[in-house]
Amino acid sequence: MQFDSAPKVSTLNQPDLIPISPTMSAELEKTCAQEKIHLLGAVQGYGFLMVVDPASERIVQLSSGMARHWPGLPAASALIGSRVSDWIEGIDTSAALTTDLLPASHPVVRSWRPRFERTGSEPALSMAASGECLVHRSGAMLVLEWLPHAAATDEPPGHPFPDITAVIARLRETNQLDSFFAVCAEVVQQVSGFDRVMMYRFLPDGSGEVVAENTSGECEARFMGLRFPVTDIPSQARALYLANRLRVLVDVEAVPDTLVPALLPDGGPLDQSHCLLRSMSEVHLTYLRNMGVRATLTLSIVCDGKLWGLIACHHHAPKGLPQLAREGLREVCELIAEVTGMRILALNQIAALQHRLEFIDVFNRLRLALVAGAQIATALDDALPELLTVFEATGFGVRIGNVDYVGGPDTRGATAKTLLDEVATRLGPVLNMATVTSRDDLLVTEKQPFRMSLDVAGLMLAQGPQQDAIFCFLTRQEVVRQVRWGGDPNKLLVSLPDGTRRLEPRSSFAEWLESVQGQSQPWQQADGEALEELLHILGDMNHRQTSLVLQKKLHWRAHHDSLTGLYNRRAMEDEVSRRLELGETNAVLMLVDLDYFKEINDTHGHAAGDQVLQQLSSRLESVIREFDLLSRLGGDEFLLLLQLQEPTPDLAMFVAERLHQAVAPPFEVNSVALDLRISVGIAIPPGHGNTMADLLRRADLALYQAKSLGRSRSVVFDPALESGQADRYRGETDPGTR
Ligand SMILES: Nc1nc2c(ncn2[C@@H]2O[C@H](COP(=O)(O)OP(=O)(O)OP(=O)(O)O)[C@@H](O)[C@H]2O)c(=O)[nH]1
Repeated sequence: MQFDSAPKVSTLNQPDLIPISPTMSAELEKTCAQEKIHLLGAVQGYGFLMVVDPASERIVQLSSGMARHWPGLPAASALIGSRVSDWIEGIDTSAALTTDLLPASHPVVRSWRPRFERTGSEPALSMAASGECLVHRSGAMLVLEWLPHAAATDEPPGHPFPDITAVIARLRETNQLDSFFAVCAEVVQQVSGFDRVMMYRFLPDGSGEVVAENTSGECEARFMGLRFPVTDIPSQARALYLANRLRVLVDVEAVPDTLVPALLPDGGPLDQSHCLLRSMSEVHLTYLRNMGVRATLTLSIVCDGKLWGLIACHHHAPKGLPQLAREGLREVCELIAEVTGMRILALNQIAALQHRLEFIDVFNRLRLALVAGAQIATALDDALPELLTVFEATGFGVRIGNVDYVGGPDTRGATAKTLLDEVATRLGPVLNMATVTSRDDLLVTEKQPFRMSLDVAGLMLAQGPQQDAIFCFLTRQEVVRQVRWGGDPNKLLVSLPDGTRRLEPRSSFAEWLESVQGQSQPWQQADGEALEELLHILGDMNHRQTSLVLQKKLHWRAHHDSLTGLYNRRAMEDEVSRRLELGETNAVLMLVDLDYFKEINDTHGHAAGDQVLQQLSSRLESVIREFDLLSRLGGDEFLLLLQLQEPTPDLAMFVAERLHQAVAPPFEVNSVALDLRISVGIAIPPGHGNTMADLLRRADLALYQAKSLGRSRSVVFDPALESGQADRYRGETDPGTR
């Protein structure tokens, strides 16, 4: 196939190449990224374009090569300002130029064609006679582009239209990302007929990696697995690729046409983001030339609204979209890119889900252990191997409440406190939400980042929200990697004839090995989310465990006497009442009181008195059995509930005697031997009462009787005691007379 009129071929000066320093490079690359590639005003000459102001219906701009396609056309100045319908057929209906009907995102096909009769030219000889007119909106303007059906291509006409169902079926047939990429490249190569088709994925740092390559004929695959630096596709190009998902460069060597006049009536340049005829920047053309490429077709792969990568098709000879346009293949290519994007998203989600399930599994086991009451440090020790595996980490640590825990090979050689104090210096400001930060280049940026292992190159840190001083971290060791670049990515500076300098794309794309040191495997977003979740689990469990301990403490305090650790009055009353209500009356209640205890206090001091009470409680405890109850009601008064099969007074007295015997040996307090005795009042249910209150009152009367009879004895309640003597007892003011 030939152009209607042969385009000019550019000649490249042999510039002086000067190696540049990294700082210079960064500066120039920034400049490069600022080049407004959608405003260059350059149009690929295999077609032509016309810009129309829909308000006035007048032509405001043309591509300079229009006359090549439309013989006999007067000078551009003759057309500028004239009505578009005077020159273009099919556009004379009033609705034709309504911009609202056009999508802003891509061009649509119209059947508009030049009025050849106006110039007397021969339509049959012109590509425009049978070309396709594509229309889109650019700001307030309409852009009309005419693309030839067959141009600048070495392929025979009638490229077979692919069976789209079969194409989609092939894309569906694999569930592994790598093999899916291979199928994509193969399918697009067959559909497009380009020599070489590459799937190119953007990495987080903006560089790209060829993840699949498919070639035809003698063309040899040579880019698979190679990396391309971020500057090969600068940020503004990536933004454009996201907006316009299909680009075609028919011939790298064709000198582009310009726009006439250069600017629109409002003084601004034409935004060519969606122009199919948009030509590329000179730097990009040189890049392609250096790669040995003559024509390109590039499709954007968008996942989740973000530019994931590209399908880049290269051809050794001029090759264009027009053929594709006529056959509907343009839509097919776009559809493939769309399906590819969705499939990658789905496969990524499946992979992420599988990884997530691994995290959930490990976390659940940890949570179960903690819920079952394991200490945080113990549970973490058990879970550590699994945690390190699932996070692909070599060190882990957490500070939570008063727990400091570290584990894993990286943390050997320093105490948990030292390491956590060190990590804590890297905590960020306290926010309302948990935050996660990560680094994978510590050995590049810091000489010796940690006192832990010297190989630690990666750190991920999750810290709790608000004032909770809790955080946890993961570490990864350095992994020295070989990166295979497609050519030396260090750019060269070119001195231009006008004295300015610019970055010159590299001339060789042969594999160039770089050894990357001082870095760990990069952290993924999923790692951060999981670490945050782990911190939350540990924080939550720690909170629960501490409040459980506190609760238990409070409960114990409410039911026990703090001096002796025995049940207190309230707990004893509740328990005795409960047992009586259950009908458990095979028991006796004994009220025990030390004789002349006041003297001990007075003579030896209150602290000594306390020790006596503690020793007494132990001695009483030694007599009772496990199902009996012992409590301290207060002062030197103890209450016992003893379970007896047949609670007769004799049996009760027999048991009480054992209490006396237990108290008989001297008490030793501060190396002083003290002889002490007790008095015991006994009440036996149900005869002496069915309630705690009745029984206690009657045991109290019996105790009073024991005291009255000279102390150091036991008395079982007798109804005769209940006749005003109780009142006398209550009225006593001198305890010594009890
Ligand atoms: N060390 C100590 N003394 C206490 C405590 N609670 C009460 N007391 C004292 O225990 C003594 C109890 O005395 P009483 O039982 O009334 O009289 P007593 O001297 O034992 O005389 P009798 O019981 O009639 O033999 C009082 O002096 C109280 O101040 C305590 O927790 N520790």
